[in-house]
Amino acid sequence: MNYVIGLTGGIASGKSTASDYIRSKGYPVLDADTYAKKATAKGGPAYQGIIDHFGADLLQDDGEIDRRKLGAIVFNDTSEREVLNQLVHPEVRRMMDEDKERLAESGHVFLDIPLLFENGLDRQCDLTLTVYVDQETQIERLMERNGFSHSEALSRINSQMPLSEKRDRSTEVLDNRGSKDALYDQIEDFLVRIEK
Ligand SMILES: CC(C)(COP(=O)(O)OP(=O)(O)OC[C@H]1O[C@@H](n2cnc3c(N)ncnc32)[C@H](O)[C@@H]1O)[C@@H](O)C(=O)NCCC(=O)NCCS
Ligand SMILES: Nc1ncnc2c1ncn2[C@@H]1O[C@H](COP(=O)(O)OP(=O)(O)OP(=O)(O)O)[C@@H](O)[C@H]1O
Repeated sequence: MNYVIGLTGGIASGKSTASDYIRSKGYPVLDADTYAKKATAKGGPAYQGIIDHFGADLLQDDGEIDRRKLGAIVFNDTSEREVLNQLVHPEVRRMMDEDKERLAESGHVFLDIPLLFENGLDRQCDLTLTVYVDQETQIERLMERNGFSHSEALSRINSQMPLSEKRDRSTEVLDNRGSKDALYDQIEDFLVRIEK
């Protein structure tokens, strides 16, 4: 059987680290963040709607949306985040579904979707895989990777379903509190199991 596997986690919990490893083993991984970047890029299907709502102040000199500015708005205001979600998510879903249908014909497909449970997309997956870390580690890694202050990191974390809830709802859990190698070992075990 070919599985559609939803890979999720919290911000900076290690989804991309897991995805990169899974890709290196030859499996296709579709990344919702990449589709969202396409949808919001200049000329993308959500671009004009974002400018109409949030204003042209958001634009950089090259006409692209300043993601840090938009992030500062939406990660501190639930209703503004909801507006952005409604502009971007249908486009992401449409593009991703097309690619998923095509790839699922020839083997397992992984969908890396940060908001998998928030948006009920777990229902379209045969298995769900959550990359879990404790909140202290998550904040540390997020601050380090993005150069965020503690409060910037926390506002992003608080924009998502608690990671412990995702872990509990998931059919499989990858514990990423240890080293990257420890994460890769767990992925290896999982890949062996789905090939059986
Ligand atoms: C607000 C934006 C411009 C900030 O861009 P930035 O480059 O700083 O972050 P990036 O896109 O790399 O996202 C990083 C992480 O933030 C989290 N995140 C992003 N958007 C959201 C959201 N709407 N709600 C909760 N968490 C989110 C995810 O864990 C994601 O992996 C951007 O995240 C965006 O356009 N978000 C709306 C689209 C979306 O929901 N994307 C997430 C998956 S579809
Ligand atoms: N086990 C680990 N040990 C140390 N650092 C790690 C580990 N796993 C991931 N990291 C680092 O933590 C940061 C976040 O990881 P990653 O980018 O994979 O998370 P993500 O869940 O994809 O984030 P986002 O939600 O923002 O897309 C990166 O800088 C990554 O190199």
